[in-house]
Amino acid sequence: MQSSLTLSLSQPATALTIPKSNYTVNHSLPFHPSKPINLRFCGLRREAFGGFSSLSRSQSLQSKFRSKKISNAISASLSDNGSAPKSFDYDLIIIGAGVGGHGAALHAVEKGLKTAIIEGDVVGGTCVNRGCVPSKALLAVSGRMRELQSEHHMKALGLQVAAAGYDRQGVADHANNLATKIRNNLTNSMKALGVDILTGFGTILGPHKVGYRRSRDSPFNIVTAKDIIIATGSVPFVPKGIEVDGKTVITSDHALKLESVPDWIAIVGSGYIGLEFSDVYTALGSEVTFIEALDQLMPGFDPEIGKLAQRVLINPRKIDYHTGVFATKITPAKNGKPVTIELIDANTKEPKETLEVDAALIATGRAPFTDSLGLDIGDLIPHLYCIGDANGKMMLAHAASAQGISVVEQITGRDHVLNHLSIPAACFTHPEISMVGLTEPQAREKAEKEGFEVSVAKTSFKANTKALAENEGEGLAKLIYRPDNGEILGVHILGLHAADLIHEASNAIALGTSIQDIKFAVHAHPTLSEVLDELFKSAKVKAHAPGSVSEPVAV
Ligand SMILES: Cc1cc2nc3c(=O)[nH]c(=O)nc-3n(C[C@H](O)[C@H](O)[C@H](O)COP(=O)(O)OP(=O)(O)OC[C@H]3O[C@@H](n4cnc5c(N)ncnc54)[C@H](O)[C@@H]3O)c2cc1C
Ligand SMILES: NC(=O)c1ccc[n+]([C@@H]2O[C@H](COP(=O)([O-])OP(=O)(O)OC[C@H]3O[C@@H](n4cnc5c(N)ncnc54)[C@H](O)[C@@H]3O)[C@@H](O)[C@H]2O)c1
Repeated sequence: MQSSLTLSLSQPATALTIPKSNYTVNHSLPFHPSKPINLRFCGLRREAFGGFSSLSRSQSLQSKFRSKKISNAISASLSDNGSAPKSFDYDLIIIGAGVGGHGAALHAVEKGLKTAIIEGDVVGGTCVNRGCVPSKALLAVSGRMRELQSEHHMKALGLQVAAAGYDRQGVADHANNLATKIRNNLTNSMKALGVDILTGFGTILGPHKVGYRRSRDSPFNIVTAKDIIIATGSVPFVPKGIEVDGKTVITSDHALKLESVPDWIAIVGSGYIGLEFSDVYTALGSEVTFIEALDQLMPGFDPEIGKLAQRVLINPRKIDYHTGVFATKITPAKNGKPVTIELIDANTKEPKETLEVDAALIATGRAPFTDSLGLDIGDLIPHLYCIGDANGKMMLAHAASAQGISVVEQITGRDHVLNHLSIPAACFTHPEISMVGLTEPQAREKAEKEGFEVSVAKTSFKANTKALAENEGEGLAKLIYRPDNGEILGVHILGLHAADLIHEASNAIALGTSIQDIKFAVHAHPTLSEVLDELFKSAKVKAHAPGSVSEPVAV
């Protein structure tokens, strides 16, 4: 009977080594909802999960027991009549009410689908409660602190400001209040549109069948739907040997509560979370030590942007770093002793040194949270889709939502393909970094394989009137493109409001707009968007390219 289940697992489970940035390895394939999606079962247990599913390591045996019970439940539910139900309670059931599930639910209602969403913890998931939203509240504070503390910047604007200070609890409250507000907005938007919000932990019981229950001991409520979306998100990935106590050795789940501002904090991992928190902590007075396994900081970024980020965001701040090292053992502070961090060389695996710090933030990636769904690798379930962080393809809030919308398009009859190369990403440091598409090395690799040329154009914020008026001239925009046909391959920006500026480029990629078309679009003056206007205008597309009216250039 179980062999009739059809959720295909097309890609191999990723080994738990260094999770490489999503932007360097994972996003090159378009997302096609009808194609089987990788559902990675990484064997991790989610310690920080707020709901009843919170599993400590010692409970993992119980979870095996639970999986067996769930398998029995699947068998039982199928043996009711041995086939899928003939009519359904819903057109669509979504498991997980994070931003991915929310985006899918809203679009499903718009498409006229009777929709339910099952949530085991709080609506909003990681982004709203433990991710984008509270972190951006902290970053809003760090941006202002940074500005107010910069005597040089203030003087240049002719301003005089007394010494800036902050109230830690007030800052923490700002982050928490914002999360509550956005969570309520999300909940209300679904209720208003008639999405049924079912509270409990969801499990796939078979084709078209989902069980959910409030606690492990309560019986399953069973609901059926024509289609099911798994949108169960992700949890912090903590490498083996690192003991998280939630006080002195923390993940982003803890750090966002801002229960303390340590004098000296080590940040393990210099990806998105590491970099954003280094911005927050240094603005609030901490000294930061980065520990990065790869040979350079911010290894996921375009290398040129990474170098500039190091010059602007790392070197002038109270930040030092160790690259090419693994933190193999981290022990929380205890009995007056500091946090200890044992480092080994990432290549030779030889011990290097032991650091003693006040606190450590573990920012070494995230792992899909897909255990407890009652699925095993090899289970095949028809009409089952997996979106967002749970499929590990591109762990961003808007990617989760876009994938959800794409699935809904698919199940309502439109063969929709989401191009992940058009999905922008941003790191909300001061100044911000943003990107879309390929990095220069990725573009050159692709060009070599496929046999085309790559060109690069750059513009600086230093010549932009608006940036200079704000006294924020530090910044660069970089365009990677094909000179033969004007295709935009990637755009990377470091500078004031880079996160907002990237959308002109991401929309152009999504809509297939070439440089020879976009260079004639008109931008208001004086705005930061002129940085991109100038960027597109400076590209040298061959005269014979379709739609090109540019002068012939030697390439
Ligand atoms: C510190 C931090 C900052 C971030 N900042 C940004 C940012 O600025 N921009 C950005 O784009 N991304 C950011 N991200 C990433 C972003 O948060 C995620 O990509 C996004 O939340 C993924 O959405 P999702 O819906 O796939 O999963 P989630 O938001 O994790 O939601 C999954 C939901 O499913 C529920 N759930 C899990 N299992 C079950 C089950 N069996 N039954 C019922 N419910 C279940 C969970 O409780 C949760 O509510 C950040 C992440 C972190 C950690
Ligand atoms: N602004 C945003 O959009 C935003 C902000 C925060 C988080 N996020 C998302 O959350 C996810 C997780 O973020 P993240 O920063 O934890 O992951 P990441 O993948 O961006 O960076 C992890 C870093 O840790 C390093 N690393 C891994 N294991 C290590 C070890 N044992 N010792 C030393 N270094 C190690 C990696 O080389 C990498 O540089 C990302 O996928 C990101 O998309 C997005």
